[in-house]
Amino acid sequence: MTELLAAEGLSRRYGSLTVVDRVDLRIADGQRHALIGPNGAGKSTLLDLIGGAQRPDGGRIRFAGVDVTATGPAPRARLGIGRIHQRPAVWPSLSVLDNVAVAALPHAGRGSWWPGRYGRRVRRPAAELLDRLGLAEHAARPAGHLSHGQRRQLEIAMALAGRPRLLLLDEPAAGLSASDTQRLVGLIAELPRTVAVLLVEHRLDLVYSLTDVVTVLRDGRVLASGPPAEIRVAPALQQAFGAGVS
Ligand SMILES: Nc1ncnc2c1ncn2[C@@H]1O[C@H](COP(=O)(O)OP(=O)(O)OP(=O)(O)O)[C@@H](O)[C@H]1O
Repeated sequence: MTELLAAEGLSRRYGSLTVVDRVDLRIADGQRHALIGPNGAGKSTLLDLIGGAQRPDGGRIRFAGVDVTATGPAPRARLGIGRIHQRPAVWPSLSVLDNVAVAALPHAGRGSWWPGRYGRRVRRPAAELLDRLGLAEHAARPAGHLSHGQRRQLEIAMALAGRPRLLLLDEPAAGLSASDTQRLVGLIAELPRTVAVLLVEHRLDLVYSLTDVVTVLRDGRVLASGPPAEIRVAPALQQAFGAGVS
């Protein structure tokens, strides 16, 4: 598989505390990759470094053949890095459809920059995405009226509207009911392989069922990386989480 993301020697410090410590991470095109580790292991910080919300103190990041180490989130989004946050970030007063349409605007071309004026170019794919994510019946509602689970789905629709090649998912199942979690798992499983996924998730059952590669972090360091079947029996797992975890 072609390499999509290559992070080499990434480090991030807060004062004297090193929270990401010389991490190497490679993600191939279309790969489903999970980052697991105990609280404070540095998972969210690593996602921030890859998405561009934070800059590393050391190391470099190449995405789709471009060195993005010194760029911010917007250029990285244009190159194809999309992000889902721990708390769903939507525009509460805009309709559900408009939220997705606005997210699609950068790809809509000239003359379609304002929601009131956008045409089929933006509306149709936005409506198709809502349909795919099971939100079509809510298209006209203000996004602020959606449940937490529906906002999560909407945020994924918005991220997909940006045509990502890599989707960063930070604890997407947090706070979801069992049925919303099941729907989310189905959504992630059905994402086309044109989209790679980097998933931070505490629920190891979800991680094992959704991903091809699992990387274990503790104290900002990579303890192990490999297919789920290997990782679930690796000593590194117990080292990271303590005895009894599998
Ligand atoms: N802005 C900050 N200033 C100082 N320390 C921070 C800051 N953000 C995070 N940290 C510290 O960095 C470490 C790693 O945090 P991070 O949120 O990346 O871990 P995590 O693995 O995502 O944890 P969790 O599973 O609890 O979300 C923690 O010790 C945290 O307290």
